[in-house]
Amino acid sequence: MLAFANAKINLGLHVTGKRADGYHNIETIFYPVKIYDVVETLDADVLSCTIRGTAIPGNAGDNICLKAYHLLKRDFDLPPQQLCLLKNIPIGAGLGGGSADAAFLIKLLNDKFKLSLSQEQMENYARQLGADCAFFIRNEAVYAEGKGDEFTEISIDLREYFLVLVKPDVHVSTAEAYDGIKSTNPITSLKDLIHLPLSEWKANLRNDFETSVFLKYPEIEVIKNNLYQSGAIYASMSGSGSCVYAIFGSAVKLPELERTNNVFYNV
Ligand SMILES: C[C@](O)(CO)[C@H](O)COP(=O)(O)OP(=O)(O)OC[C@H]1O[C@@H](n2ccc(N)nc2=O)[C@H](O)[C@@H]1O
Ligand SMILES: Nc1ncnc2c1ncn2[C@@H]1O[C@H](COP(=O)(O)OP(=O)(O)OP(=O)(O)O)[C@@H](O)[C@H]1O
Repeated sequence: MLAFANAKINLGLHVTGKRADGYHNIETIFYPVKIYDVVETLDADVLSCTIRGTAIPGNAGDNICLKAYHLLKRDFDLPPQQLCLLKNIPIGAGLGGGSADAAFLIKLLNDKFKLSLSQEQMENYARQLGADCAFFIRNEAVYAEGKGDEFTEISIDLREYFLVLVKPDVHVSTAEAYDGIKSTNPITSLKDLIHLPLSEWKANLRNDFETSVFLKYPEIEVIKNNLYQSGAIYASMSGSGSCVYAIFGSAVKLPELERTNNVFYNV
């Protein structure tokens, strides 16, 4: 059984305070985008995890897919599986790729072994693997608060626009990015700001990670500025970076950005 695990972008991101558990409270809008990893689970004699495609830094035994399998195995009598991952979503990019793999594997195991888990139960498992992970269970645009894993449905549809992702050759660690941040107290909640016309997002939506991440990696800000010069209606870093996305009114080609970055069109 296999699944196509998609990435996400953050439409606005406010870091609103530090929590007693060391995490931060945030508010953001998660929006799914069309760039995919492939996650497969096959019957096997022993548990393993095979990774192809983009190399994942660190130890293969630490892959979040194995963590997701072990989490369910604690509560269910799962037989050994060969977990196969074709990695395509850029890593250290703020696109939630690892979280997506884990969430989609939870959904696959639930279907394959008829575990009868509800969406809420699967979200509760996913929450234990990472703040971004639970979003990918429902995988529809949501307003998120708390650690980024408490959701309110939101109606937002960007399908009439042309979305572009630009991934520079920079890996931003999420933990480091949170370390470098100053919490803010937004006057207006993103829940309201997101309903402004798209033409007003540039002046009103912000990602609180941009200030500190742009200071450390000025090339990311250069990309954002270049996207606006190329006609983007709205452009922003996603999550803790390093990826920058842009929303255009119609199809574009960005050869200058392609020279030094990975550019994904119509995501
Ligand atoms: C930046 C975002 O991508 C925005 O969607 C997410 O908040 C990050 O979520 P994630 O990658 O799933 O994060 P986790 O794997 O849970 O946590 C990695 C590290 O980021 C920090 N972290 C993460 C989420 C959060 N709300 N506050 C935090 O302070 C913590 O130091 C944590 O040890
Ligand atoms: N299946 C996986 N895919 C990607 N990274 C993984 C995976 N399993 C474990 N990791 C570890 O997680 C780290 C970053 O994961 P990921 O790509 O989700 O982060 P990101 O792009 O910063 O996204 P976000 O911070 O929005 O979750 C990697 O450096 C890697 O060591």
